[in-house]
This record gives sequence, C-alpha cells and structure tokens, in this order.
Amino acid sequence: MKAALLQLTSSDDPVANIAMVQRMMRQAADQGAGFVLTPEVTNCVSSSRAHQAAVLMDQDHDPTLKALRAEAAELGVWLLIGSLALKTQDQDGRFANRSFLIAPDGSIRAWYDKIHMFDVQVSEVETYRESAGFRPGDRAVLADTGFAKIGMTICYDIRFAQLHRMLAQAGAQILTVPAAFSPVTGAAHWEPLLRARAIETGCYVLAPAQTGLHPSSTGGTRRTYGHSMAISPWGEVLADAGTDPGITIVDLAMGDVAQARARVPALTHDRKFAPPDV
Ligand SMILES: O=C(O)CNC(=O)[C@H](CS)NC(=O)CCC(=O)C(=O)O
Repeated sequence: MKAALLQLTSSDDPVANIAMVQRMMRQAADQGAGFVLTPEVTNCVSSSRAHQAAVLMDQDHDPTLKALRAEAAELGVWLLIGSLALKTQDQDGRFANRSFLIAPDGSIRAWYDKIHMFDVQVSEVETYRESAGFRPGDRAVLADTGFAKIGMTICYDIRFAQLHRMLAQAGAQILTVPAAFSPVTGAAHWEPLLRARAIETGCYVLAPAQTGLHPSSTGGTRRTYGHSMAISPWGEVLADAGTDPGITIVDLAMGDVAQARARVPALTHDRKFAPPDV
C-alpha cells in the first residue's frame, strides 16, 4: 500500500481550501497512492474564534467533508481527513476538532475527536488555549481498513504515550498523527515524539502536517512547523516533507509491524506495579 501525506498551508477560508486539497488528492492517486492523509484542521487554520464562528459549519453541512468524501469515492482511495474544525450542538459554543477516516466508496468509516487540548504557553509571546475554542473528545478510536488497523490521534495527543499504547494493544498497526504543530515545539520535540511512539508500539506512524504562514483574513500571523513525517515500526524516519506544501509518498510494508514487534516484544511486557509512596 502506498500512502500519501499531504502537507498544506490551509487558510482561514474553508471554501478556498477545498480545491487545493482535491487537486493534491488527484496528484497523489496519479502517483499510485491508495491511502491519502491530510493534516489537522484541513478546512480552516485561524486564530480568531469570531472568524471561526462565522465560517465553520456542523458535520452535516460542512462543505469540506462533503467535497473530500466525493473526491475519495471518485478516486477510489482511503482518506484520512486529519481533522476538521466543526460546529457542535454544545451550549458553550465550542467546536469539535474531529478526524475522519473515509472509505473508498466515500462513506465515513470512523471519526475521532481530539482528546488532549493544547493549552500551552510555548514562549513569552506565544500562548495557545485550544480548550477555549474546542471541546475535547473522550474516547479512543480504532478503525479497520482491510489493509491495516488504524489508531486515530491528533497533534498534541502525541505527547500522551498511554493513548498510543492503548491503541496498539487494541490492534492498531498504523497510528495517524495529523498536526498543526507550533514552530517552537516542533523544532524541539516533533521528530523524537513521533519516533518514540513508533518504537514503543511497533506501529507505522503517519503524520501529515500544516506548514508555513497561514493566509488570514483577520490579520492573524499563525505559523506551523511542517515536516510531515512517516516513521517505520522500527522507528526509522522514512520521509520528512520539509517546510514546503506538497505530497510525500511512502510505501507501507505491513509485515514490518509484526517483524518489529517480534524483535522487541515490549508491547506484551506490561506489568502491574504499585504506585510510589507519596
Ligand atoms: O486551533 C486550531 O485551529 C486547531 N488546533 C491546533 O492547531 C492545535 C491547538 S492550537 N495545535 C496543537 O495541538 C499543536 C501541538 C504542539 O505544537 C505541541 O504539542 O507542541
């Protein structure tokens, strides 16, 4: 199976972003990809809650979900929409940060709401409060494609090893980590975190990322780290997309999952132990 990681610089205009993703999906399919993956918040990168409230839709009306489901069906590919920012029924007005796995007939095979919220001050001048705009999810999601079982995560989830371990122990062979990583934390932590999760779980880690300076109609200056990556179950970096938007194709040899786990069966060596005295 060939997987294609789409590296995007999504703007804050959902409708304008759709055409770009469709074009890249067609190019990826032309290059032989049977599984296409897009980054976190494929539909809209914005730092203005007011702007998001004005342009985002709920799942049943979201134009990106509709268009990309149709495109996947047209091309006959599996599609991971890394995430969409969507309106919800919530009283508090918060959005969902929701990842979708789309089957080659265009149907929604699984969806996952990001569990861990990025509420972090990354530098003196850069603070994120994701939980102010987004309502976190509360269930892990494993989905079967026929070519692999997929454990779905999003971005900041990468820092929570227990989620990835749980997914792998439940049968995941590929962990998807769509992201819009901050440049500061990306430079320090992105690659080692991805490699660590692959090594700990013996899973492929596929991490399509947002990159660069995101066009904004509200004067925002949001930047993301890029460096979409594919990591082998043994922990090798198979591809690093650098910082330009584009398509990265990787060959997945699913037998390598069992091989890595046979060499180091740590996933089956958990032990129960008492917590430390406090
Ligand atoms: O706000 C949106 O539009 C969608 N959400 C995101 O982009 C989120 C929250 S700001 N970004 C991350 O999780 C980056 C994590 C990261 O950079 C790290 O773990 O170091």
